[in-house]
Amino acid sequence: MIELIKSLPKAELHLHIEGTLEPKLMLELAQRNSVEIPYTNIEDIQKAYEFTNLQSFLDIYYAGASVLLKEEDFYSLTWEYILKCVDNNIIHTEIFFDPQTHTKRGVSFYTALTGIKEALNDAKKEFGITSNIIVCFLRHLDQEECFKTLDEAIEYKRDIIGVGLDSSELGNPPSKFKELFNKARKEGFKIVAHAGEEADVSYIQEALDILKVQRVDHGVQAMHSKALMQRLKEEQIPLTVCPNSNIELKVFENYKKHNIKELLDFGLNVTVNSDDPAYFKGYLNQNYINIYENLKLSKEDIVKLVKNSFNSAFIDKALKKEYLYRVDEVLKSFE
Ligand code: HPA
Ligand SMILES: [Zn+2]
Repeated sequence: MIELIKSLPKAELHLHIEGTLEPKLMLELAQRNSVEIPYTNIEDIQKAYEFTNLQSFLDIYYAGASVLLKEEDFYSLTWEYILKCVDNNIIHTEIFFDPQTHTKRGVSFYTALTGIKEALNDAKKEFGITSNIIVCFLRHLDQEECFKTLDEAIEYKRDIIGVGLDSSELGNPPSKFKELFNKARKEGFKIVAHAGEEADVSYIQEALDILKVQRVDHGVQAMHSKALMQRLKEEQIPLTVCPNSNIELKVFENYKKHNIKELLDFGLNVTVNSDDPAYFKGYLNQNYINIYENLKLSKEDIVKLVKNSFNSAFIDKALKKEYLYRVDEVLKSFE
């Protein structure tokens, strides 16, 4: 089964590119760019990756991103992730990036976007990997500030498929960004938002009703409302669940307590993703393997999760069909 998990082509729909910064590249970029970081070696960095909740992770994650200054840094970051995609059989990826993490340090939206985009273009040329870029707003900031970021996203709309909402969830509900997302929708962006990672079901309801999201990022708290579960099932709203992240950030005590199998069995459109794999002990395959080993997932469960990833991607029907065909071909070869 593990061989099958590794061999199946997959789409990844919840991946923060800044969260793929491996300790080795962090040290190299810190040196190259003369940025001071509180670590001198890889072991120091790994020791710092012990989190108690989302905020304890975000503090370290934003500090790590401070080494990214130039276009080529964003290129290196993204290219390293693409090599992981090759390893993990990810043939389509939808990448979040947080412009405000960089613009507040004097690194322009254009610099970050160009480095990421160039690497994604090369990924298509070299490996045939397709991708989309989603700009995320930092929800701990004011809506007013986010409007500036949205205006930049509009300027580079050709390269950006959608907008999302991330960072500190508790105390920053989706309703805080109603007007921002109204404008983004009018501009034709696809809409997603992190909701129900740590915060209660009302955040998921607001994401659906006020921001009008097409996918919910995380969403694992939905299980606390039967009515919401029913709605998510009826409307087949995709949830981009990130098992390793949920364990590392103590959303669930351990893998055996994770609820992804319950969500799946209830009939929700669940997908598996790696969120910030350099910080959460593993890329996409490891997320699948961890839930497979701890939650008694069947082969049918794994296939459903993989097919959901393509069905929930922001790609056209023809490409979806081609990718699902590729999944079936691999399944046949395992019979
Ligand atoms: O899991 C996350 N939640 C919120 N913000 C984030 N930014 C990176 N990862 C996350
Ligand atoms: Zn996330």
